[in-house]
Amino acid sequence: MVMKHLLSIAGTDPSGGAGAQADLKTFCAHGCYGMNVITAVVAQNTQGVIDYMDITPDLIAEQLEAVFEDIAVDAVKIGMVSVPETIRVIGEKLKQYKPPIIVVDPVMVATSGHRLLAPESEQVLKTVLVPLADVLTPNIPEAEVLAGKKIYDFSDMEAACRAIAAMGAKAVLVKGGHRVSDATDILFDGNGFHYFKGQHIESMSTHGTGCSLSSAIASNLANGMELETAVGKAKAFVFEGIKHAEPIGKGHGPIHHFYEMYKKAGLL
Ligand SMILES: Nc1ncnc2c1ncn2[C@@H]1O[C@H](COP(=O)(O)OP(=O)(O)O)[C@@H](O)[C@H]1O
Ligand SMILES: Cc1ncc(COP(=O)(O)OP(=O)(O)O)c(N)n1
Repeated sequence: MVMKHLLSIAGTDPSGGAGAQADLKTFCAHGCYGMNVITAVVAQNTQGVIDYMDITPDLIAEQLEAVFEDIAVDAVKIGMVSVPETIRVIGEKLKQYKPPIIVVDPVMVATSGHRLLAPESEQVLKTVLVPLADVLTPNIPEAEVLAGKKIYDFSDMEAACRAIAAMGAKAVLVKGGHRVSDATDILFDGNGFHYFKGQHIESMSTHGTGCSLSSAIASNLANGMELETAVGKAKAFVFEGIKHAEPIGKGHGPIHHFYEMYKKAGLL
């Protein structure tokens, strides 16, 4: 099988659990060739975000050109985009190069509470990136911001899916990782809803779950899966990754991105 070429456009995590590092690990775990365009260099670890510096729009454009002019990109995953200029340059370049699959994780605030998206970027994200998304994967607080409405139950999650799809996203997955009762995610594919029933795991190994889920969806779609299967398998990948993670760091550690792969190889 020919390896699919996956590009992550995201910020960094030097502790390896979230952002560009989680994306690359996830692509590799799905048998894909992974690439990174960096939007921001973030000083963070399992305990939180300390600081970050945005990469200039010109350098982001040059990174994108370097990849797209050289390598056929089968799917793009977008994560932390930080400031309006970053969003605009990504939007321009994606319209120019037209990758066949775009998954957008509208990262706003890290679990530790640090903002990774400037407040003035919310509107730009809605108008520039949401319409380019084949799949948009907000968590509940992000879906509340995008849809402009509080979410308390499944019917609110469905309403948020519809409201965000009306902004131009082809499919919307509202993630329920913040629901301690069940961690159920809801997908709207433009026609109907699919429920991905979950089971909440009481665990400290949940850093980068959203990054890993969206990268797994992008990988599965690039590998030829239908949307519903791609999401279901991505959710199972994250679930197993949380369940089998080794404690790393003093705070919320990463999931085990290579559990299935190591198991198959007899390394566990
Ligand atoms: N403690 C958990 N137990 C089981 N599944 C979880 C847990 N935390 C997150 N998930 C799953 O991980 C994925 C990412 O969700 P979420 O944590 O809501 O996103 P984010 O990291 O963007 O906040 C979803 O499929 C969600 O259901
Ligand atoms: C660089 C960078 N991008 C995104 C995140 C947020 O990761 P996410 O998977 O949404 O969840 P938490 O790690 O916040 O639990 C990040 N921390 N850094």
